Amino acid sequence: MNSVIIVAAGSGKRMNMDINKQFIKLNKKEIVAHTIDAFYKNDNIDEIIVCIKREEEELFKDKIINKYKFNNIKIAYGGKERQDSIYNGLKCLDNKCDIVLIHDGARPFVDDRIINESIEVAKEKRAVVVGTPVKDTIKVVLNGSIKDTPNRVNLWAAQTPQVFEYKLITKAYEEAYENNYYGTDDSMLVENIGQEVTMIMGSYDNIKITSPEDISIGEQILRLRK
Ligand SMILES: Nc1ccn([C@@H]2O[C@H](COP(=O)(O)OP(=O)(O)OP(=O)(O)O)[C@@H](O)[C@H]2O)c(=O)n1
Ligand SMILES: C[C@](O)(CO)[C@H](O)COP(=O)(O)O
Repeated sequence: MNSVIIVAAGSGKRMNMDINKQFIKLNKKEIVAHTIDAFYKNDNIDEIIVCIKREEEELFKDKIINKYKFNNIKIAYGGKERQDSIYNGLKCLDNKCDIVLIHDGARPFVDDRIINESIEVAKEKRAVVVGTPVKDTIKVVLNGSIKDTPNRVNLWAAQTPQVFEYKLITKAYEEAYENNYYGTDDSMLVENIGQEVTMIMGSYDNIKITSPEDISIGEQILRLRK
């Protein structure tokens, strides 16, 4: 059983708008609806859990689930941090779940190739991150001065979905909370318990809608897909 946890319970501070960025429309459809649709239409996804803000439950049911007829979707409530939202989602998974995909609701351009390949590799390797080789030279900066320039050949930008064997990700989360360990992605928690994680190619289209300039980039991605 392949289950996806879509996290959409953030505050969207960097978007600096008075609505949750998940409900911003790209090409007349809400960002989170684009994201859910990608998994809802994928034949390899058996269970969908969406983590939302408790106070947005009615809005989400009305404007997303009922409007787009996303039947059989489960709802979990978000937490203070992204990791807390995912932990709440993990607790809602069907006990027959084998593979867990964890995906940002703010990444609406995920496609079938990424979903299918990440599931296939996770079944063999137990842990997979989707990403892209960085194009810029990356600098490590402390107090305004450059301390290091890692070799670009080895640098990838992590995206989502991040995909794991169910037992592995639940163990990683349990150990993270036992040690009050917080990561900016799920792979960090799995790396932290010594498990090798495989990186596979995502897409430069698979952007996270984070700040205002990403809206026009997202609309252009949709235009080019038509
Ligand atoms: N407590 C949180 C924080 C984030 N997220 C989700 O995690 C994804 C990636 O997080 P990010 O892009 O940082 O979203 P926000 O946290 O909402 O943005 P910001 O950091 O600008 O407030 C988003 O789909 C967001 O909704 C979540 O479900 N619960
Ligand atoms: C998980 C992630 O999308 C990988 O790049 C990223 O770390 C999320 O960061 P955010 O600050 O919670 O958006």
